[in-house]
Amino acid sequence: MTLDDLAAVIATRSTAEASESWTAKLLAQGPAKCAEKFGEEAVEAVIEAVRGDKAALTNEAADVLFHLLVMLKSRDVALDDVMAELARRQGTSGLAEKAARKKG
Ligand SMILES: N=c1c2ncn([C@@H]3O[C@H](COP(=O)(O)OP(=O)(O)OP(=O)(O)O)[C@@H](O)[C@H]3O)c2ncn1[C@@H]1O[C@H](COP(=O)(O)O)[C@@H](O)[C@H]1O
Repeated sequence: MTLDDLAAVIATRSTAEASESWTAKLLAQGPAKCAEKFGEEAVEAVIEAVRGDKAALTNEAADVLFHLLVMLKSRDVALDDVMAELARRQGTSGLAEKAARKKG
């Protein structure tokens, strides 16, 4: 399963009945609800990262990635565009980028 596969599943499920699909139910509640859910899952992942429970963190990280993609879908942001932004950054050290931002 790749993120592209998951984004495709989310796109397909977005038009399902809300009573039959978590994806559709969440999207029907709007971008703010999708963002709230993503935030909750992110916090759960943070907690497991701090605790150091690898299995629990793996589980929560899966929730984070799924809910990130649902949140992007709720605002019609394509995963391809996010990946293109990451590609644009490739080869530039995060530290060098941060230093350049602070100068400007
Ligand atoms: N990957 C996921 C996925 N990850 C998490 N979730 C759901 O996200 C919800 C999280 O909600 P909650 O935080 O309330 O659940 P919870 O964390 O168990 O609850 P608490 O203990 O925190 O209260 C649960 O209902 C999970 O089932 C997901 N729902 C769907 N998918 C994918 O999307 C596909 C389509 O699913 P539907 O849209 O439901 O058909 C599935 O086949 C999967 O591939």
